Amino acid sequence: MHITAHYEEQYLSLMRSIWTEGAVQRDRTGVGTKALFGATMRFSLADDAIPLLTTKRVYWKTAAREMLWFLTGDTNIQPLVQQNVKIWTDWPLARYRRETGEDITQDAFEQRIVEDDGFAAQWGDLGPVYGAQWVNWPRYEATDNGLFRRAEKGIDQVSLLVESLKNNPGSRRHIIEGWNVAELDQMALPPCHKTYQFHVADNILSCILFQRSCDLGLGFAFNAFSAALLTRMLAAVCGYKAGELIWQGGDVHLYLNHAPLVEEQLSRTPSGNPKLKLLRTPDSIFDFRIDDFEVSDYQPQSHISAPVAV
Ligand SMILES: Nc1nc(=O)c2c([nH]1)NC[C@@H]1CN(c3ccc(C(=O)N[C@@H](CCC(=O)O)C(=O)O)cc3)CN21
Ligand SMILES: O=c1ccn([C@H]2C[C@H](O)[C@@H](COP(=O)(O)O)O2)c(=O)[nH]1
Repeated sequence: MHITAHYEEQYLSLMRSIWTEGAVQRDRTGVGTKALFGATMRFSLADDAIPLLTTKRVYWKTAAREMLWFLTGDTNIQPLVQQNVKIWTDWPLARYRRETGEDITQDAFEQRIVEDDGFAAQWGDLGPVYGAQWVNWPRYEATDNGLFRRAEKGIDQVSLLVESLKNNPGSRRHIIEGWNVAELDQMALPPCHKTYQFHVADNILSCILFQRSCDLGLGFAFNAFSAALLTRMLAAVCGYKAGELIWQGGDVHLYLNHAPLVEEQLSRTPSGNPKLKLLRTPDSIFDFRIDDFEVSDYQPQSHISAPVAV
C-alpha cells in the first residue's frame, strides 16, 4: 500500500484546479486559456528518481535533445530538425509564411532547413533564446573613442555555474538566467523557463526552476524532465548527489483547445517510479550525449496528443 501520494498527483491536482477554478484569459496566441497565478511542485531526484509523467507517454528523448542543444549555445533549429525534433519548427515556419507569403507545408519547410544550410541560416534561427543567453550572454567593452563594442566572447553562465558549484558550494548565487531584458525583442519567444537556481547542502544538489509561463498540457512535461536532467548532469559533473527539483510557475495555464487531453488525463491514475540513469559522466557538462541517458521503469499510459498554440 502507498502511504505517500505519487509525485504526479501534484500535477493532476494543479490541472484539476485550473480546469475547474481557473480564470478564462484571452492570451497572446488567440486560443484562450484558463489560468492560475503562482504554483509550486516538489519532486525528489534521489536514487535516480525522475519526474516523468506516467498518465501519458512523454517523449523524454526529445526533451533531452533540446537540453543538449541549449548547452551548445545554438539557437538555430537545424540541428534539432536533423534529429527529428520538431517542437520548435512552428515559430520559424510562421515567420517564413508571413514574410514570403508562400504557403509551404511544415514537412517541406523542415526538409529545406535540413538540406539547405543557407536557408537554415536565414529562416531557422530563433534569435538569442536560451542557448545564446546561457553560454554567451553578450558583453560590451569600451573602446578608445568612448564607444562600446560587443565583446567577441559573451558570458558563459553554465561554465561559471559549474565552477561556483564546485568551488563555492555554499553560495546563494548559483543561477542561470535567460531573461536578458535588452534582447527580448529579438527572440522568437521570450524564455519561459527563465531562472534556474541551484543549491548545495551536504553534497546534495537541488534546483528551483522558475517558469514565468507554463503550458501545463504540453510544455510542462518537457520542462520538468529537462530541469531534472540538467540538475542530474550538473550533480554528476560536480561530484554531488541530486536532491530535489522545486518547480515554480507564474502564469500556469491550460489552453481551451486542450479539453480532450485534460479530460482524459484527469481520468487516469499515475503509477510507477521511473528512473533516470547517467551511463557516463564526461569531464565537462558540455560533453554529454543522448546515449548517456537511460530511462527505466517507465510504463506510461498512452500518448495523448494536443495542438500547440503558436
Ligand atoms: N504553446 C506553447 N507551448 C509550449 O509548450 C511551448 C511553446 N508554445 N513554445 C515554445 C516551446 C516549444 N515547446 C514544445 C512545443 C511542442 C511540444 C509538443 O508538441 N509535444 C508533443 C509531441 C512531442 C514530440 O513530438 O516528441 C507532446 O505530446 O509532448 C512540446 C513542447 C515548449 N514550448
Ligand atoms: O518551455 C516552454 C516554452 C513555452 N511554454 C509555453 C507557455 C505559453 O503557453 C507559451 C509562451 O507564450 P508567452 O505568451 O510568451 O507566455 O509557451 C512552456 O510551457 N514551456
